[in-house]
Parts: sequence; structure tokens; C-alpha cells
Amino acid sequence: MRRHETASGSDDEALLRRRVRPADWRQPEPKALYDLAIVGAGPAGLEAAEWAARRGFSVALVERENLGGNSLNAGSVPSKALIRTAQVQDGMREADAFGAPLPEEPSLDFAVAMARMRRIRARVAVYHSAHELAALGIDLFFGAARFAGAHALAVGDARLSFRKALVATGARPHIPDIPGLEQAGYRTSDTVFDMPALPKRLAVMGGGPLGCELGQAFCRLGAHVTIVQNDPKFLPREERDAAEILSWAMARDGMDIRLNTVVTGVRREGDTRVLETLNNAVRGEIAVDEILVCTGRVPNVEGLDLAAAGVAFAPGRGIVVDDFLCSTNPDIHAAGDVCLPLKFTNAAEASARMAARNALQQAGLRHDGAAIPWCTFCDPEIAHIGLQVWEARRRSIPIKSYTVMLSDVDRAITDGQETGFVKIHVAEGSDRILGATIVASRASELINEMAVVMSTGIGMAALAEVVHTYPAQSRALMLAAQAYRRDVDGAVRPPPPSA
Ligand SMILES: Cc1cc2nc3c(=O)[nH]c(=O)nc-3n(C[C@H](O)[C@H](O)[C@H](O)COP(=O)(O)OP(=O)(O)OC[C@H]3O[C@@H](n4cnc5c(N)ncnc54)[C@H](O)[C@@H]3O)c2cc1C
Ligand SMILES: NC(=O)c1ccc[n+]([C@@H]2O[C@H](COP(=O)([O-])OP(=O)(O)OC[C@H]3O[C@@H](n4cnc5c(N)ncnc54)[C@H](O)[C@@H]3O)[C@@H](O)[C@H]2O)c1
Repeated sequence: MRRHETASGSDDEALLRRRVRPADWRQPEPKALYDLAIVGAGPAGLEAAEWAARRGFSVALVERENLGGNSLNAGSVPSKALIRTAQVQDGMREADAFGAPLPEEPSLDFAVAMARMRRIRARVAVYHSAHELAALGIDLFFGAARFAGAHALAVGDARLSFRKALVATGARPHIPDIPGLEQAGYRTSDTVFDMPALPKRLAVMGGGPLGCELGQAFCRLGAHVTIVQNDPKFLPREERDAAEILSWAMARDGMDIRLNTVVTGVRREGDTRVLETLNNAVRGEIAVDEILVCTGRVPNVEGLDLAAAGVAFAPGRGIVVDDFLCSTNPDIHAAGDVCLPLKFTNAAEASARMAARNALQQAGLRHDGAAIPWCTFCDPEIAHIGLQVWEARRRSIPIKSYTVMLSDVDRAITDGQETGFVKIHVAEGSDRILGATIVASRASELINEMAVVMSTGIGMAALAEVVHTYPAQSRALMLAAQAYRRDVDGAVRPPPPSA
């Protein structure tokens, strides 16, 4: 990062546009037949296009908006850039406790924070820019694609004939049908990164990864945030103790938490938006300046004329695919948010690589979400891979869990980041690791060690022997594995007799 950021972001916006949607782009002359035609250039479409082009297949890639899709333009990248500013703010508030008091109260220049986010977005865009893709030999078309038969796409006047196709059209924010919401006005992840000023009062609807990440970030930036979740807990996909730590952390930050609460209506009073809520039988109201809707995402299947290609889809679920990511048309696969229940950038990329290999090389790879790690980038971060405890119970899989609290990990203590735990689930009677949940300041990094361990089949016995750096938070994983060793050994063995 530059030492002195400025609020001027127009150069970065122009740079971003040149990379993700150049104004002077000339559509290529379509080839007679493409090996692979891809609809959508988000993480899934880009991954498949680059994988196939590098192996010599002819590729057409169609994007109706901006290269990079949701992840680059209004998802992972801008959100993490803003979350980093929120962390810096929070760190300054804690500075006294580290013996490094600030000379004055920390303040925030929101315009500079947003300019930094735009600069980062433009910078990251370079890796998959239009010119990079063209240099790889990919025929890139801008425009909305629709199927014009089982083996053809139409983009404006162009007709793209293909041997195989991949639908990677992603998803968009789901907007709940709440009386008055539309008239009152709201933001979603598509528009929140364009906010000109930090709202004084912000209501976040939805306590999934999106609502929790952005809610906590805006709170730390200085907004008064009320988060409304219709479920009894945040992050319903996560284990209860992980979600409870997050609830506690958000409350400590000063967020107003409304669990088990539904918004029944919204009205506008001048510049104020008033949410009418219901918690059990109790009615309430929340007055705010902005509403951020974070209530899930719905797959983009409209306007594709999927019926013309014999591709079935289910409302809410998206394109129907089999275990090999093949749609009901054997020559059309799908990948990413348009067909997966786990809507993450890494899942989109992994599924696209697999779909491309299945389509073009008949690789026969079976898609299995169990190998996908994910993380919610709150403080503390909450990461998971593989089996959940509730899932094991539902499927009657006997498991044993080994937990290490971060407050017992030296590096977490030295850093003052003791909130959280590492929990590894093992198949009972063996050392086979089936899943892990990590709540820690760096859970997004720690979970990748579990991904390596699980994908290579390393068990708890071997993990206990792997030498980790000292002090490091990742030693928590080693300590959990050593707890397993002590468990199976029955007791700590006596030291060997001295020679
Ligand atoms: C705020 C936010 C933060 C997130 N943070 C993370 C994170 O930290 N980590 C993580 O792993 N995931 C995160 N995600 C999720 C992640 O962004 C998505 O899972 C990912 O972008 C999905 O990739 P995709 O390629 O399937 O779809 P998308 O990124 O949605 O791309 C699909 C593309 O298809 C195009 N398209 C659609 N229809 C057509 C058509 N008819 N013709 C041509 N083009 C079309 C769209 O314009 C779009 O560019 C976040 C999401 C949000 C909203
Ligand atoms: N770090 C990450 O990987 C990351 C970050 C942000 C988003 N994402 C992905 O983007 C997608 C969208 O995220 P999301 O959090 O919006 O979706 P989500 O479906 O995971 O969570 C939405 C939450 O909103 C709640 N909800 C639904 N309707 C509501 C209503 N009317 N009022 C109050 N609460 C309501 C639900 O109970 C749910 O917990 C997800 O698939 C997520 O995985 C990932």
C-alpha cells in the first residue's frame, strides 16, 4: 500500500474499466466451431477458459458486464479491502492495551478507505484482464449470451457454435418480498461499495457470511449497525459454538443484535428508513439511514433460453447438474454459483476446472463439496472444511472431536488474539480426519493446513509429529493432533530409561 492514499479514485476506476470491460473492445470474428464456449467470466468462467486455452482448446468466453464477476467487482476483493481498513481502525482502538497509546482519538477518512478499495480492485483485475485473455488466444465477447440450440449460443448478432459449453453465470442478491422495502430503498453487495459516505445508522438484514462480515466492518468503521437475522443464530451453516463466539464479538464491538427477528415492513420518513420487526410476538422498530440486504443469492438462469439447449434448472437451486457437473444436455456443464449450494470463489474455480476436464478430457471427476474449505472474514475469522457435527449426527457417522482453545496457544497469547478454538473431527476408532472448524484471527490461513492434510490423507497420528514453527497459531492443529495421540496411547508414556 502507498504510504499516503488519496481520495481520488477516478484513475483507478478508469484502469479497472480498461481491464474488465474496455470501451474500445472489438468482438472477435467467431470461429466455425469452438471446443468450449463459456457463458460468464466470473471466477468459474475465467478458470475454465484459461485452463482450456492453455491446453490448446479453442475457447469462446462471453461476459455481459465485467470480467471477474461478483468476486472481483462486488464480492470477495472489495469486501476484504474494506475489512482490512476496519481491522486497522479496531487495532488503533486497542492500542492503549499494547502500551502504544495514540496521541489522539483515531478518525476515519471514508473516502480514502473507499479509494484504497478501488485501487486494490483495479490492481487485482490485471491478472484476468481482457488483453491477458486475448493474449492466451481466448475469443472474448462482451454481451448477454443465450442459447440458440443444443450446440449454439447467440451474442448480439454473433452465433457461436460449440462442441461443449459451460454455464458459469453466477448469482445475484436475493431480495426478500417485504412491504415497503422497494419504495424505501436499500443497498445490496452490488451497490454498497459505491456508497459515497459512511452512514451514521445502518441496518443489515441477514446474518449469513455477507451480513456478518460487512456489518462488523461498517460498525468498526464507525456506523451504528443493527443486524437482523431471522434465524436463532448467525451463520446457520456453522457449528453453534463458533456462531456464539461471533455473536459475542459483534456485541462487544457495539453492534445491535436482533436474532430470531423478521422484518415485516419498511417505511420511509424523510431521509430515515424505518424497519418494522417481529421477534416472537414482540413488535419493534429500527430507524436507520441505510439498509443493506444480505439475505442470500439466487442463481442467474433467466434470459439464457436454457430450454432451447435442453438444460433443466430449478428455481432457487439453479442449473441441475449431476455428480460430474453435467447438465441435462450431455454437452453442457455448469460450474460456480449458478449450480452449487456452496457459493464461494474457491468453489467456483475448483468446480469450473473439474467441469472443463470432464467436458473436454472425459476425466470423470466427481464433484464433492467436502474438500472445499471456506471462511467468514469476521473478527475472529470462522473457517470450516469437511463434515460438521450436526451433519455427522444426521448421517449417523460416529465421530470424536479434539478441541484446542486459542487461549492455550502461545502465539495467540503473545498477540492478544486468544478468542477462538480449533476443533478437528475424527472418524471414531481411527485417526482419519473428517472435518475441522477453526475460530481464530487467522482461521482463513489455518484451515488450508487442514485442506492439505485431508486431501493427502494425513491422519491425526502423523499430524501430531509434524514440526511446526514456534510460536505460531497453527500449532493449535498440532496440539489437537497430540491430544488425539494421548487419547489413543491411554496415558503419557514414561520417558525412555537414560543410557
Ligand atoms: C460481498 C461478498 C463477499 C464475498 N466474499 C467471498 C470470500 O471472501 N471468499 C469467497 O470464496 N467467496 C466470497 N464471495 C462469493 C463469491 O464472490 C462468489 O461465490 C463467486 O464470485 C462466484 O463465482 P462465479 O464465477 O460462479 O459467478 P460470478 O462471480 O457471479 O460471475 C458470473 C458472471 O457471469 C456473467 N453473466 C451472467 N449471465 C450472463 C449472460 N447471460 N451472458 C454473459 N454473461 C453472463 C455475470 O455478469 C458475471 O460476471 C463473496 C460474495 C459477496 C457478495
Ligand atoms: N467469506 C465468504 O466466503 C463470503 C462472504 C460473503 C458472502 N459469501 C457468499 O455469498 C452468498 C451470499 O451471502 P449471504 O450471507 O447473503 O447468504 P446466506 O444465504 O449464506 O445467508 C443469508 C442469511 O440471511 C438470513 N435471512 C434470509 N432472509 C432473511 C430476512 N428476510 N430477514 C432476516 N434474515 C434473513 C438467513 O437466515 C441467512 O442466515 C453466500 O452463499 C455466501 O457463501 C461468502
